[in-house]
Amino acid sequence: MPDDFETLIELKGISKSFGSSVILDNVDLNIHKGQALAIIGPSGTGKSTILRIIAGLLKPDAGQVYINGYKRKGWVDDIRDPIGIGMVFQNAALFDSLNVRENVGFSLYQHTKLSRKTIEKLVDERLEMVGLPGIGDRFPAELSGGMRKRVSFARAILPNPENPAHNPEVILYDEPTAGLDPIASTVIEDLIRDLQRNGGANTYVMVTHQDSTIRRTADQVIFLYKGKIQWSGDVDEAYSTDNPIVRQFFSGSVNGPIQIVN
Ligand SMILES: Nc1ncnc2c1ncn2[C@@H]1O[C@H](COP(=O)(O)OP(=O)(O)OP(=O)(O)O)[C@@H](O)[C@H]1O
Repeated sequence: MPDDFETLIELKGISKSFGSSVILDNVDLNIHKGQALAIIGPSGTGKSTILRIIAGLLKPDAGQVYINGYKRKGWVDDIRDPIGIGMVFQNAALFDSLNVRENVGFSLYQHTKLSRKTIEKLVDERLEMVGLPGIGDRFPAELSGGMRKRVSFARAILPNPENPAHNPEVILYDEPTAGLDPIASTVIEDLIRDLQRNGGANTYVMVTHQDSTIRRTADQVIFLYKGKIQWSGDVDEAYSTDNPIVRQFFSGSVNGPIQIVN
């Protein structure tokens, strides 16, 4: 990664424990503008925990988070980040009682004085960007799993004209293809790259276990295990490295340095 890349998010010395389990142990991580980064590693190693810390949903026990060079002070309900960070959750997390348009526009309806018409226009533009034009009046129960995922993408990339500093600049994807069949996964993977190209979600961090999603949506990879970043590099190198932890992970072997948790 060249030195002159613009850093949007910097984690410095981040540690997090739950009870007596140390999940993240003094982790440093930089996310650069335009970067497509995948965080991989065995189940339960803290990948989602890192995403939640970046999103400001979880406070680390130690360390600092810098967003566009500013040290984050408030947490959860009191975040004043200088750029927006959108999150796509593992399950689409849509409200069943709201239609698609109301789901996607939820934060603007709740937190801005924008007119209904303005919000509907913004929402419809985003629905178009995720390949779902004209479905704003439908309800989540009427959609396939892949469509619900795409609706949640539209929600994550929704801009806020009342406060452009909150326009999503970095998107955090938590296992966006989990539970989808291979073809539906391809649709989502293509969409992630399309959104990167057309400016919907130019910079992103992806947590995934799925091989096709790693290969098709990541440029760089970090491998997390035992609270530490054990390996990082370009996606092609991830599949050719001699690192025994990474090798074992991709081979699926039960023999190797990764301890098996039953
Ligand atoms: N709020 C919480 N309270 C207690 N333990 C938690 C909490 N959140 C996460 N954990 C634990 O921390 C560990 C890391 O969880 P996390 O979800 O970050 O892992 P992960 O690498 O994303 O796993 P997976 O690949 O299975 O999704 C797990 O053992 C989990 O049970």
